[in-house]
Amino acid sequence: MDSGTSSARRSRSGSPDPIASNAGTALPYATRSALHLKGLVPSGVEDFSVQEQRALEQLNMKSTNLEKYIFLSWLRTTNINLFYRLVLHNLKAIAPVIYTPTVGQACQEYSHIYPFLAPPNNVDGLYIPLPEVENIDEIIGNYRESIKEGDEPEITVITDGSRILGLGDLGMNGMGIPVGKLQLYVAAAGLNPDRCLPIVLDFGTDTDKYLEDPLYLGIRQHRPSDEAFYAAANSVIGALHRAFPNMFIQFEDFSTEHAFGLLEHWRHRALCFNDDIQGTGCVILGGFISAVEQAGIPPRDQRILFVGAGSAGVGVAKQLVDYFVVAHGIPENEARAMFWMVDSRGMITTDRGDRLAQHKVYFAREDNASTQCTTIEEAVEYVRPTALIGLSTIYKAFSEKILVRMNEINQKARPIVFPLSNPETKAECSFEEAMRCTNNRVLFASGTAFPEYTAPETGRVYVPGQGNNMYVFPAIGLGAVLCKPTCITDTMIYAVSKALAASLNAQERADGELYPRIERIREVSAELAAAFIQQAVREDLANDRMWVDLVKASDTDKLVSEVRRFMWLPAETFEQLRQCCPHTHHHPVMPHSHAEGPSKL
Ligand SMILES: O=C([O-])CC(=O)C(=O)O
Ligand SMILES: [Mg+2]
Repeated sequence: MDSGTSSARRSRSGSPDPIASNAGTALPYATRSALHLKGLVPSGVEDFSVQEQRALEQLNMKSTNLEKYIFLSWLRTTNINLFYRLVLHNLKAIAPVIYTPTVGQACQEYSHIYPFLAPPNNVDGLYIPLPEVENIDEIIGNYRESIKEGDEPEITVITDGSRILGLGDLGMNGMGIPVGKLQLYVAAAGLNPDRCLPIVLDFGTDTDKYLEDPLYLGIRQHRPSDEAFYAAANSVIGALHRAFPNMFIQFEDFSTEHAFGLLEHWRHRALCFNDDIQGTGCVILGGFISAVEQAGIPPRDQRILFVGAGSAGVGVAKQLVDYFVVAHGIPENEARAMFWMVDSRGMITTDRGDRLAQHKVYFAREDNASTQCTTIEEAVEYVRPTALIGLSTIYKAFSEKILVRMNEINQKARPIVFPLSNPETKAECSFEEAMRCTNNRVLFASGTAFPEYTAPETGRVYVPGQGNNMYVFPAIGLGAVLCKPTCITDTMIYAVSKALAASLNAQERADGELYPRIERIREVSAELAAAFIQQAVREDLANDRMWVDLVKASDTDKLVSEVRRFMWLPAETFEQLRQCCPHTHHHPVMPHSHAEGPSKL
């Protein structure tokens, strides 16, 4: 390490020395001298674990989740190594703060809690205003200048903020979502934080509250026409793809029609994936496979009622149809007939009198012309569902009355209830309600995190399944970054769902859980990423020789352990931090195509 001059404290482009800024009070005296930091740090020299204890204390002093979120954002932009140590060691407690549900509130307040980042040293992603799209190459060039050499982004999460969770159009404030999702990529699957790029397309908002908010940080105009939207979005994505051809692109929280439109346009042109359509579908299918296995009736006797027919609802339902076709050999038309959908106008039928949006046509029913159901209650009586799935963003849409009926209708089988809307203020019902109304018989998964439920009769504690895409998008991204497939196919996503259902351990199965415990997420992500890579190789679409050879060797355990070796981990000790740049080191350190080997400082 060249430490003879004070400029050693600064790296290229004037950014602070990553060792000094990530070590802080852990810097030994000799290094303080060498870096000209003597007297600039308190005299105590401590381990990272002690720093972590202090950070946790400060986190716990915050009385609201939003304050915790603000504290954690500050920590992340100040000392990324400590931030990820804290996150990884307390994932169960921290995931709901950096991600759903708190991230929803953080987005609503984004312009009010923006952390005063100082570019170019401190850049948290790209903000691309509509009038600047014509200068996209300059913007990408500026980004390149702000990052360290070799830190080309390998993954981006991109939104236009038009449909943030179930909260609607938040405009530029939606940036909190790409930022939050990418933190999960790092925590859950070991993507390298310096190679993650959050992007917001700041194309205006149709929410007057933000246009009128004096602190709003986005452009103050209404959203463009569809035509102008696609022209601008495609021009940005095209430029990104030209600049970073191997970068995995995750589309996130676009309004329904645009989500489908962008995916359709790009899925065979670039390495991309829509988290709300494909990711949500994948994770729900994983939990649903487990639920169908535990329900106690033959799979083909399932009758599935969906409430909500947006991009996520239809995406999920299609994946469930494929599952019945592929895994249970049910012909597609019969599998499709196991599904009913309700939207804001009632049951979706071919003859209810309105022109159906294109994506709903596939599920339009013809069998109930005489009894057009307009409410969920009526649909429950008509369908007598074994499974009730909500992607409606309607708070408490699954009333106690409906839940009690689900229990009565399903005396032979365990009822499946999945209130998947996000965040909690949009959830169709809570875990506690579902448990109480079904005598604890429900097979449950929700989109948002609910607390555990203690049955008053027995004192037994039940853990709710969180059918949140955080179980799958990090693994899909990791698998894609490693094996570099030409594109992402539905069959690769399906392989991940199957792997998710298979990842439950004996204890989790015995406890009737539908998803693995969040504490095991890295282990599970490695298994899922390996399943993704295997499928990509089977389809002859993987372009990284090393992973192709590994799959062809047919040793799944070896493949999983190789995936684990490529996961980024924060440094545990000062010595580790010194040996490897914190932003590029993997354990054990080895050169590979996914990220360069350790860069010695
Ligand atoms: O972010 C989440 O928790 C799930 C998600 O993608 C959404 O609701 O749009
Ligand atoms: Mg989303």
